[in-house]
Amino acid sequence: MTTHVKPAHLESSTPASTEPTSQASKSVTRIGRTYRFESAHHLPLLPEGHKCKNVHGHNYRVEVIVSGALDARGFVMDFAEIDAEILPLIRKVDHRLLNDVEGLENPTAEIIATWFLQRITGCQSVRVYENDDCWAEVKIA
Ligand SMILES: Nc1nc2c(c(=O)[nH]1)N=C([C@H](O)[C@H](O)COP(=O)(O)OP(=O)(O)OP(=O)(O)O)CN2
Repeated sequence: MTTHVKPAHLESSTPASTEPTSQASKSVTRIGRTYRFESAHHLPLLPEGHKCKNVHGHNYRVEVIVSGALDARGFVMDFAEIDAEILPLIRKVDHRLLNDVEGLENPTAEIIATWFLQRITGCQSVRVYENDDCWAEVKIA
């Protein structure tokens, strides 16, 4: 006669719990929103002959992430509140020569991401896409 012995890791005296785990209480909630703008720029610190030293344009995409505890509404932040902070910034850069905007005299994707991060309350990270393939991200350490 064959005796089947359950492997120790499958032995359990209590049924699987459907209660939240303690890991859930340690979790962080992040929300994000994406914005777009179109601008021209040139990168003055690049050497002569580099194509990006010349004025050219990009259809930029900005992804903003905010994190925090949930409030009484179950929100980290209302998406409309994020809009209220970011849309004025988007208006400052949309259809502009970015080099003319204060703080963006050398408007690399990295510096544009930092420019947004420094101006948004509670913002954890910003990712700026120059196109579908190239992006820079800056995060609060
Ligand atoms: N680390 C970074 N590298 C580069 C940046 C930057 O911001 N951070 N920026 C540029 C230029 O803006 C350049 O225009 C980007 O060039 P490219 O990636 O080639 O994008 P294009 O839109 O010009 O794409 P094409 O396929 O060449 O038309 C360079 N490097």
